Amino acid sequence: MTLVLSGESDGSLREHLVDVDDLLSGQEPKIRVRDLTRVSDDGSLILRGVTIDIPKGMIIGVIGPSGSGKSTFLRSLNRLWEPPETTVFLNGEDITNIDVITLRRRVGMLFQLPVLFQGTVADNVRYGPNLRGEKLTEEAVYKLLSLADLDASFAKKTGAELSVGQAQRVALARTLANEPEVLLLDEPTSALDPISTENIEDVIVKLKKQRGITTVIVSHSIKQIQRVADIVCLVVDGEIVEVLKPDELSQARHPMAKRFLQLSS
Ligand SMILES: Nc1ncnc2c1ncn2[C@@H]1O[C@H](COP(=O)(O)OP(=O)(O)OP(=O)(O)O)[C@@H](O)[C@H]1O
Repeated sequence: MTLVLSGESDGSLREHLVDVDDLLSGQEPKIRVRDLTRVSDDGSLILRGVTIDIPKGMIIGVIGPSGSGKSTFLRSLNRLWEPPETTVFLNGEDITNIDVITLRRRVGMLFQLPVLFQGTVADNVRYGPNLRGEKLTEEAVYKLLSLADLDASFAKKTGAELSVGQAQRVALARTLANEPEVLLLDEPTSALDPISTENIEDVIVKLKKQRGITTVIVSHSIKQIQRVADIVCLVVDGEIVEVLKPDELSQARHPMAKRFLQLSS
């Protein structure tokens, strides 16, 4: 079994596809996407038959030219964009059958720019559990902040007192308070300086190692993807055209993917 069978692939790229038999080891993928297509209102194809198995506990990097459909793909995994029935599965269950609030708790998402709610950092971290009628203790809040590489002194601060990088880590702690199984990261560091970027990357890798969280990260930085991802999907024109290991990107063969990688590195 291969990680990806891309909808319109003629098979010529198969030898480049990552074989995940060992990684899946007979288990259901955490996320299974089958023939996911999206047509825009004007009739153009945004996603073309995307098909992918994402094993539990892996970090999947998604890169490709602007407008190729990366964000649309990511958003289809937690129904920010509603995928057709029987195209996206979480632990084998069609996500269109999962209550959307429950789904977004299980599949958390971070965006390029963090948006914090009014109140303190602690209020933000408590937000999700509060919705479920659960009050996090101070200690639990500190633990979540620490997971996102923030010390306890941040708990009483408000959003206005934070840098963008710190706010992004608070947004991450808030997401983690929901105990997600999957994290979707849409260019989470593109507004951050190199040090904040490194902090977030460290946390992403730590969450995989310590909590087995499955992560899908869209980034414009190939270096970032090479630093954090286990597997890289190259998206061109709404299609996953190649799936490679991070240290094999130079072996990409799809003409547009090759050109994109050459111009980006
Ligand atoms: N709601 C929408 N309605 C119509 N077209 C859309 C919508 N959302 C996205 N698109 C189009 O779908 C295509 C893919 O957009 P998407 O944002 O997924 O690409 P992307 O690869 O994430 O781009 P970028 O790297 O610039 O963020 C683009 O042509 C975009 O204009």
